[in-house]
Amino acid sequence: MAAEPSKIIYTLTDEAPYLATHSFLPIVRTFASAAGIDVVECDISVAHRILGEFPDFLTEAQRVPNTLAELGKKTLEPDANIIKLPNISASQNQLVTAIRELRAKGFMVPEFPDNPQTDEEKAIRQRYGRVLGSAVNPVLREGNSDRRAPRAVKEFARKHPHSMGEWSPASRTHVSHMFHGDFYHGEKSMTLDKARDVKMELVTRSGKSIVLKPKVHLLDGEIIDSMFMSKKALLEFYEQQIEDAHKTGVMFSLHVKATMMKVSHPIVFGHCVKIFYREAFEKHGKLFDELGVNVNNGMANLYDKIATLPQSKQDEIKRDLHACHEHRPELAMVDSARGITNFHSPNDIIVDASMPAMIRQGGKMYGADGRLKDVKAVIPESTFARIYQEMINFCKWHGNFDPKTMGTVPNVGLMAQQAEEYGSHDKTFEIPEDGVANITDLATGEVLLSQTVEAGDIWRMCQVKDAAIRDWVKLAVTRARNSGMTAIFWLDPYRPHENELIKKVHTYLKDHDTTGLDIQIMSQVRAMRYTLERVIRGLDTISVTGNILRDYLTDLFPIMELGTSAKMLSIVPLMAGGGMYETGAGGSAPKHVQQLVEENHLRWDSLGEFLALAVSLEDEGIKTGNLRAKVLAKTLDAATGKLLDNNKSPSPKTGQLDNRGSQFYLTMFWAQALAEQTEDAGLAKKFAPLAQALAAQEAQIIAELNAVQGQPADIGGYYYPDRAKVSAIMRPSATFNQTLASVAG
Ligand SMILES: NC(=O)C1=CN([C@@H]2O[C@H](COP(=O)(O)OP(=O)(O)OC[C@H]3O[C@@H](n4cnc5c(N)ncnc54)[C@H](OP(=O)(O)O)[C@@H]3O)[C@@H](O)[C@H]2O)C=CC1
Ligand SMILES: O=C(O)CCC(=O)C(=O)O
Ligand SMILES: [Mg+2]
Repeated sequence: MAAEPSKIIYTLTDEAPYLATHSFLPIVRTFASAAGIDVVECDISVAHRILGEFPDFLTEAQRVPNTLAELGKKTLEPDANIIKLPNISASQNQLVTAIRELRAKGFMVPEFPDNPQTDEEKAIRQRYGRVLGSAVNPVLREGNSDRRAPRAVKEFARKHPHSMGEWSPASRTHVSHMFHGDFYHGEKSMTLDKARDVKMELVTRSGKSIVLKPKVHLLDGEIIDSMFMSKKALLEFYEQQIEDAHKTGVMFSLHVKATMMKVSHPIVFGHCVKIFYREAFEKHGKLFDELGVNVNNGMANLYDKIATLPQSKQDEIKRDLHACHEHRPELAMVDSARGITNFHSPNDIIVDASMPAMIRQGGKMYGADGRLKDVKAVIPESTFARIYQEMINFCKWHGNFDPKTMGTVPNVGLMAQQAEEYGSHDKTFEIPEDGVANITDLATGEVLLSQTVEAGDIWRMCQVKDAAIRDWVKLAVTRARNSGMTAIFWLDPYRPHENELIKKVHTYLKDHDTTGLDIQIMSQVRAMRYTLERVIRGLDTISVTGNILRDYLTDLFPIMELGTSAKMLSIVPLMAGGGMYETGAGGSAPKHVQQLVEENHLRWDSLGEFLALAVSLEDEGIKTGNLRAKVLAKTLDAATGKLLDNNKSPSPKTGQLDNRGSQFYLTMFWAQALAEQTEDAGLAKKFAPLAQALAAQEAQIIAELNAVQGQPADIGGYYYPDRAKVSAIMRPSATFNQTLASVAG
């Protein structure tokens, strides 16, 4: 019998995972209720967050609570058990489109003020800032990150290897990054000797003080950094790289993380676009300013803004833009069929996913003619770009990785409490005037860190809390112990921030029994090389990294090993004692929605959800003594293993098994595993009829699920789809629905 009533919070997010949830939640509830577990929805989609931010613009009936803030509070409670699906970190373009959709549906939230002038517009802009970019994950990630490929998933990839593009030693593909003037080269860092309140202040050349951030509260033992990217150096760098690519005839691509680094990277992106189209911007700059064109949001913004001009003017601008291509290199495309380039919108080229996809394809990206070509991958910040070059060097020499034999690289990532760069948005500024940028103690006036900066430079302060570091070291030791794997801390002693971290790692490792463990510290490039030497020999190595490399490596290695990061187990042991279970390490796969809408086929793989749910149930069982939850967890794992063994994952091709069919098989295998287990006779009895019925109806259900494919599907919106329509689309088999419902009673 279920011991206590328990609750699992299941997030509703965006795009493909949102769609998949409509079919999966009824299944989850059917099983969880047998263990007395309530599965509670929590909507944190972009649309819902916009509505939650602007109750004052909505009618009483339209208002929704600020669910993200509530969920954030929940992560600080020891009984939190949250299943977190990937959500859109909206670029400005996406946010504006979502607002348009909501307004068209009668939710009169304010228009996005592009260029706020009045106090009212500035206040609205600031409120929208809370929805923009990576606004969910930093709020919920109150713990460090444990991401790994479960054994069954790794075994499956070994047995059924995904395709890998060929690497040639003659490949011209390479990474270009800055060698001076970027965040890496001017970084300063310190560990706080006591708790302090500080301000971020620019003292201009003329002696004027501009307070950019009036107060940041810092804790004792916290590490803070001050770093800046020089605009001059960045522009020179772009000019050289564009010229180099043109001269040497290699395709040009830019990779940033403008969604997560939502203040700095749109600026870094925009400068590249302006340099690339320099002559057109020189000629039409004044007009662009008048129109409010802001290519920090990509060329999509420019095309949107000029659409209001007379046709002849639009044609002239387009001609001038095209003329630039004559002396510029070919641009990598994100969608060559639709003519969408790398510069279209910064959310199309999110570095953690875009670089591995390129490396997996033998170091190639698509050109305008739809053909795969070698590429210059421009990643301005050198801090982490170098790891990709190291992997590229390795592939050129050793050839592509072999998923059949390669070792695995799980990650333990320092992520808690908005650690490092990913928590720096509210402390990142585009410098208005030349001067000195200081982090100053408010009580004593002592300048803790100081940088000489120029107008246009991007200056930021990063923080990482001592308790988060301590917890991260503990997690690393635990994972090394439980897995028996070598663990490498990827820390660069030449980088001031990481030098401070290294000291703490040495200190906190002493808190643990590390006898018999192989734990080492290496700079990133060496760590990459060392790990890859092991990978090709089939050896496994845990990467223990800061927040950015956590993000990069948990797409990079899974995409090589498994073909996708969607199949990762992604656990966030919350520091307050609860658990958050992320589903896979990838995003919300916008291309998948496009295919569903055009052809009613959803190729999204819910394996990440299956894996997360199993650990969530297990955790519930352990923490509350709910034995049935444990049985559900064990049988779900068995069902997931069987799903892989029987090759019942979704196919990318319309007409074949898709997400819905894969979820059907999971349900059948789970019910069968429950019927067969002997630990809990009540559960076996309850699920035996479901197991039998689904097996008997298999052919009919699959036929019903496949019959709908091939035609367009109307889900009634993109950011705010119609839930009834989505449910109908995602649950098209009446037979399956009825049989499932028969157990619920
Ligand atoms: N945890 C989070 O909340 C995260 C959110 N994001 C957000 O997700 C959005 C998209 O990001 P993007 O960089 O395009 O990366 P994605 O990981 O969403 O997509 C890249 C590709 O990975 C494959 N993929 C990802 N998940 C699955 C899955 N479950 N099943 C099958 N294939 C999958 C798809 O390849 P194919 O099309 O070839 O099948 C997809 O096109 C952005 O808005 C981003 O901000 C990104 C990362 C994490
Ligand atoms: O929050 C985001 O924008 C992306 C998160 C992400 O890519 C990750 O955690 O792997
Ligand atoms: Mg990522």
